[in-house]
Amino acid sequence: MSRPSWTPEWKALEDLAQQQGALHLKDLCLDRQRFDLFSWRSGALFLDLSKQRLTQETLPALFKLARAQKLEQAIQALLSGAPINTSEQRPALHTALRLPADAELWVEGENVNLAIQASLEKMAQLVERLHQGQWRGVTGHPITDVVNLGVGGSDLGPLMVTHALAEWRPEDIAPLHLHFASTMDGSQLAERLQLLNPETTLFIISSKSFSTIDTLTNAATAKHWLVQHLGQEALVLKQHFIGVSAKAEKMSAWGIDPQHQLTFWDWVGGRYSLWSCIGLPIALQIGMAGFRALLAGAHQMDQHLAQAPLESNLPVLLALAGIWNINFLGMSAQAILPYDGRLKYLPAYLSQLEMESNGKSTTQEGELVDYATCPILWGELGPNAQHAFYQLLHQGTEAVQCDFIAPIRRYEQIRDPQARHYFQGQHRLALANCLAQSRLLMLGDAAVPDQHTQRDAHLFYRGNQPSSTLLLDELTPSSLGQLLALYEHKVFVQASIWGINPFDQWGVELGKKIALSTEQALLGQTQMAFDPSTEGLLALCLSSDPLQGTH
Ligand SMILES: O=P(O)(O)OC[C@H]1O[C@H](O)[C@H](O)[C@@H](O)[C@@H]1O
Repeated sequence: MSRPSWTPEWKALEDLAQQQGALHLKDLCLDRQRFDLFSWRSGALFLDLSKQRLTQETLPALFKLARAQKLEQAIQALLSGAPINTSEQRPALHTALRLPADAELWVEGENVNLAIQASLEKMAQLVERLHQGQWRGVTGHPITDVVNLGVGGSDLGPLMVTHALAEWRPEDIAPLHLHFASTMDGSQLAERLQLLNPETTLFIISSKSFSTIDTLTNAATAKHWLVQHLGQEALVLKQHFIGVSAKAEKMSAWGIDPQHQLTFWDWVGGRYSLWSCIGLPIALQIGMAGFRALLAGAHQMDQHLAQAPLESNLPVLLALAGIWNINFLGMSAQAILPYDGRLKYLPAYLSQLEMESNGKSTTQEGELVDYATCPILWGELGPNAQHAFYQLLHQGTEAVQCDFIAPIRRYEQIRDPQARHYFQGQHRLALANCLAQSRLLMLGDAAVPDQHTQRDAHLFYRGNQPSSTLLLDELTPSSLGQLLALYEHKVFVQASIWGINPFDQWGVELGKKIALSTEQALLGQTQMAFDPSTEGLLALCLSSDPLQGTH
């Protein structure tokens, strides 16, 4: 495939950007048709791109680029299980994880859905035992607390969804509290262990590779804590650990009972794995029925991706708006701004999904790109960010594209009418702020005509910051599944247009290797020469290391 930047379609978009670059959003939105022209619905999601700097010429030109880059064929290859992760010679089959139970997907002579459904079944059995209070620790007490030890994709997805859907916890299950510890320095684990009772605590060691040092170090500390309090190492291993990984032999070598191992496959990328048994904490939080509803929501979006024409295909539209901003309007930053506290961890999750997938600078053919790829993506709950970094969005020097995300309806399940009244009032306030902020970013101080009487420069809001608004009818397992699959596919569409592989992450590997030799130096076990900066810092750490000499 030719580089996108060498195609006539790219050149046409550059010309368009030259002609339209000076257009301000406040002028574009004089067109009363704009909202109808630039908004679409799929299932429970409503996407509004009318605050993007798009015109009726821009979108068709972007669709031409997408077709020139063979986007429709790429989507087909993704969904059919073709080996599109070329640097690791395998498919990226996260979409298979959410197929209906009776669907078939044949990859290399095997219906992969059989193994997927069997894995879900084993997961359901473990969930059932814990929900019924039948899983007991070595002293015979039922498990009440489950700690997920994992990092990256083995932490961020389950953490985010578990938090987002906490209200969907079934009422008729034994009390079960979920906790997450990821950081290698042990700070989260240390804080948790102080509050937990070893007799009633179970750990999930969640690691696709089962070789990630962060997770294995936390697991070793957790095992030591349990054995110190409970003795009986063999029983502790059996009764207090579940392993979730693509490497069964490594789980067995660590000591996890095969009955308590959940396995998945190399063709599930870490950051795409919450749909697999890596999602065990989610199923523990919302039950298997809730977990299956999440999968079904994602599948609905997969079908939309496969079937909707590019012109009304939500992931494609979201991706193309981003391509326009990044490659033709020169924006290199993107903010994720949910207006719902339940989506607190969504920005961190999307940071991994987008930046680890598309933070690449070589094409699938091994050539250096001569165009920008993934922007720097960060975010925070919108209402809190208004009191923190929105100043830069409004009056800083950076052009930033923003995604505003909110449910339309909330708190309907609160039975007490007075409490419902207060909470729904709070949600209304959040929605009002969401709509007001995107409007102000679009229009600048033209949003408030009186402001024009103020001529002081420091009061000037330039506006023209583009944003997408994503409204969910309400936040449910199904709508969250749709939202997350939307972003997964947006990332895939952008990667397809840029000609890069979104499913590997070689840039992370060297950092892991180099950390090992640095740790050897901190242990005083290497004569290896470092650069002067690192040597200076190592010497400082070594001179005050309380563990020195005890290793
Ligand atoms: O699940 P694991 O094998 O432990 O991997 C955990 C994480 O670490 C790696 O370094 C990758 O960058 C992530 O994509 C991955 O999700």
